[in-house]
Amino acid sequence: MPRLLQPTVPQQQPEWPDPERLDEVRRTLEASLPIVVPRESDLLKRRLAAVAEGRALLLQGGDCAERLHTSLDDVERRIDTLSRMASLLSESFLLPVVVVGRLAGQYAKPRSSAYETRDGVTLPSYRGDSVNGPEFTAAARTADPYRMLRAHQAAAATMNMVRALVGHRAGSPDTHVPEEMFVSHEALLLDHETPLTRVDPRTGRTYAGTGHLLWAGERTRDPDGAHIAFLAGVANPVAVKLGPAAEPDELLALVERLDPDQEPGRLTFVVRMGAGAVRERLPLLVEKVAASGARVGWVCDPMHGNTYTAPTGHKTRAFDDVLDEITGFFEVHHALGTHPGGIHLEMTGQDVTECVGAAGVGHEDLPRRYESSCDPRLNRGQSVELARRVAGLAAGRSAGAGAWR
Ligand SMILES: O=C[C@H](O)[C@H](O)COP(=O)(O)O
Ligand SMILES: C=C(OP(=O)(O)O)C(=O)O
Ligand SMILES: [Mn+2]
Repeated sequence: MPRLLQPTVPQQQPEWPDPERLDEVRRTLEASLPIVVPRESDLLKRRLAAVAEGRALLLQGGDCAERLHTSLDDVERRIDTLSRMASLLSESFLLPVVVVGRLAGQYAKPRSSAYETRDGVTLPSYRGDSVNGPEFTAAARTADPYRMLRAHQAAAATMNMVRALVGHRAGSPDTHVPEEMFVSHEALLLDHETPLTRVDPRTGRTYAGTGHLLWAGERTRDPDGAHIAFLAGVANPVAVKLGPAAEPDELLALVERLDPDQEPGRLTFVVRMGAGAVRERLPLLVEKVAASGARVGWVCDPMHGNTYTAPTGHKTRAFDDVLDEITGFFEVHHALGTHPGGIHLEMTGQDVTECVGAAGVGHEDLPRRYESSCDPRLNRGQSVELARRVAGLAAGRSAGAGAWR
């Protein structure tokens, strides 16, 4: 018997309690200005084409979950930190570095579990500030569609600061600012993303208006799912996260859906397999995609495959695991003669204590300044140290197979 086609139920969406409020919010978003315009997304696509073709590196980074309330200091420090890292990478690899923030839109989170239980009380999980609040109360954890309006305002205000700071020597004289910077986030919350798509009157093509680069996460990358259908319908550059279970056929299906014209810069694969799996799992994926003729970018997210719970109960990641996954990623590409296109990090410019193993942070320090509402970020010192260590990998570039260590 033929399988009946079912309408696709999108993964990882909140349960909005009030459909009328949701409709009102969607209409308000439809009538709002977008955060970015198509011309900028097209420019980023050209920059990412250089990444896919081995002529540039991508440095993508920022919070796991941005908060609705943020300070100018926070935005400045994160731009400054990304900029310092970009300089280190650019100087050592002798390649331009494309800087993309997880910024001005990273307000929605996929979760492993829809519910969280503490001391016998069960509540919906925190799904990012555009859905609910992280406080463990029934009121905070109830999804509220009005939060999407607040997230849109916060994104607009953050983007305004990015535009004010980047490319101008604003702020203190020794502040590092990149010449150009783009913004990105996971296109998770379809009730937010869909009303903010816009048709470019120049070309008639539809663009996401919430960010330059949007990605589908490891939990929402089903080639037949609603998130991939959404990304297939927009002309922005797009990315897909790939965990250790990703199979070559799934990647080929993603290429078919998202990049049927095999346009360099359109599709980036963000590999997040964990330090223990990347050397074994990545080669076949890269080989099969290359053999298909697709010209995608390959980027390493060394954070999401290396998360563990510390004795203090905090989610954390060890600097050495992060560096080891990046090293493995470079080794694989070096052995295959393909381009390790860059890194995707959860990081901040603040001196938080969320990841361990560099900048003097150990497990015992985690309670001191753990501020992330979701996953642990590299702090400023750890981020710059990581860039320095990755820059060191450039020295092995032409020295033969295995020389990335
Ligand atoms: O940032 C990504 C996800 O939201 C996060 O890794 C999932 O974490 P969880 O396993 O705590 O839900
Ligand atoms: C949810 C995330 O990643 P992944 O989909 O790779 O788990 C993330 O980048 O915060
Ligand atoms: Mn995360």
